[in-house]
Amino acid sequence: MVSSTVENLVIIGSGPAGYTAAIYAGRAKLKPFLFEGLKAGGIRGGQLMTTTEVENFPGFPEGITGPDLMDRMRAQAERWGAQCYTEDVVEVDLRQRPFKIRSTEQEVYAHSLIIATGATARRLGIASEQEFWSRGISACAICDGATPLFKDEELAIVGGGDTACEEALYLTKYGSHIHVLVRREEMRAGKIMQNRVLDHPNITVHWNTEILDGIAKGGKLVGLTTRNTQTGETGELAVKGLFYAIGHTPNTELFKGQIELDEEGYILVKPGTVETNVEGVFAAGDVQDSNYRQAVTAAGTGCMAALVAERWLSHNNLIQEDQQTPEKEEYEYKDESGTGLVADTEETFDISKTRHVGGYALRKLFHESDRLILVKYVSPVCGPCHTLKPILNKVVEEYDGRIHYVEIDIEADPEIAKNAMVTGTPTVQFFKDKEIVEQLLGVKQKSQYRQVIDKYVPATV
Ligand SMILES: Cc1cc2nc3c(=O)[nH]c(=O)nc-3n(C[C@H](O)[C@H](O)[C@H](O)COP(=O)(O)OP(=O)(O)OC[C@H]3O[C@@H](n4cnc5c(N)ncnc54)[C@H](O)[C@@H]3O)c2cc1C
Repeated sequence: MVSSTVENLVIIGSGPAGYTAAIYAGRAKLKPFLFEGLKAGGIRGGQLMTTTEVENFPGFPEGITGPDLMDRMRAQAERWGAQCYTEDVVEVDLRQRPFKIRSTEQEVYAHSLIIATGATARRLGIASEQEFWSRGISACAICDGATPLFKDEELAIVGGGDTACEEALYLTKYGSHIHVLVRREEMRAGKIMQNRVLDHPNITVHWNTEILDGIAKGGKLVGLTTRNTQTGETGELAVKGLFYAIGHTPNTELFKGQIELDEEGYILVKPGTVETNVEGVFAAGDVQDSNYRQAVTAAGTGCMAALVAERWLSHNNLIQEDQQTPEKEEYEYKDESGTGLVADTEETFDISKTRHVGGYALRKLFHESDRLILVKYVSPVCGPCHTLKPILNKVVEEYDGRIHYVEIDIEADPEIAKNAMVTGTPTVQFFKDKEIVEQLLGVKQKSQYRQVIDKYVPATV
């Protein structure tokens, strides 16, 4: 789809930087057009979707979960007129004006651009990574740690920074013992975090240790081969899960050759500003900050970017009146944090309804439904589950009355998740006539869910 209008401002990225820029630009009536991202460079909501408690974002004295904070930022941006699209940008052309921005679904033109694409978790690249990705190896302990695969098992996490420490502590809720593998003989993590890890009875830190590969048995990850970086001595560690926490790479691939980057790939901005070397293009958040990398600094630079974008558009007489946001009146925030699931019971279950929750409903539908059944497995603090929610809700709505849809919280129904061999959240399984017919792991585009459904559900006339 190609838009014939020229947007005032396109924002790429939906972490704290992107949403804050959208809030400010929305309030300035620029009607910002926001590409939130789907898979490239993280997920909608950015890095905080993969964490539990955020204790240092101002305004939340008791703390707030990362996904909840990001849902609130999104709601605030939408309230002020931001147009949010959960799509990846795949190409930009900054050599022409207005700028051209192409996503997986559409092409838009814009007078100004804010790049807030953040940073992505690095992978080790070991040989067995491909085989066990999302089935034993994960880059998000917070998303996948609660799955039955890891319950009461010994687990490993690689990395020596704050993320590795935070995730090691989180994993102690699920694994029987956690091994932290650190390449050097010291950690980069802050002292308080380090001490919490070092003092924990269920965590062992292995210094000077690197991973060579995974060990497989019966199609499952059962251990790791390791090497001591000082002595070269090799060894084995029996673990059923491996989690990566080894840092980030700035998401700037799209802009290479068009915008000035530093040697690590971060966008170069003029000191103390968010201005890039291309007029009308601004950069905010972790994509231009290898130093502070915090939600509040990302939000701060997102605010700066929106303010200077507005000034720049105004100075150049580029603000399009018909692209402006109409006045908003009242607003009420609907808290959709956590899974928010209320399970069906014998009293409340009604097979004529499309949507259901919990193990009781799944068992009943499994035996009695003549429709295609979609089962979505989620866990309470999994960020990608938040991302998937509006995507799948929309699809389910389209097939209302023709499918059955069940949401399973794997913490509330661990036995069901175990029997269904769920290895990570979110997972969507499709059942027809008591058989599993397809499975989609992670967050996919609406079209991919539709494609599967259309194979089993006759089209309406
Ligand atoms: C586990 C963890 C815990 C953390 N805890 C804290 C904490 O407690 N407090 C704190 O202040 N900070 C914390 N941080 C750091 C904080 O999350 C980051 O500093 C912050 O999220 C950076 O925000 P950002 O907006 O720059 O980018 P990100 O959050 O990285 O978001 C980038 C966005 O860009 C999108 N994107 C990328 N490429 C494309 C593309 N091609 N098309 C469309 N969209 C794209 C992604 O989908 C994503 O939405 C934590 C980080 C991690 C990983």
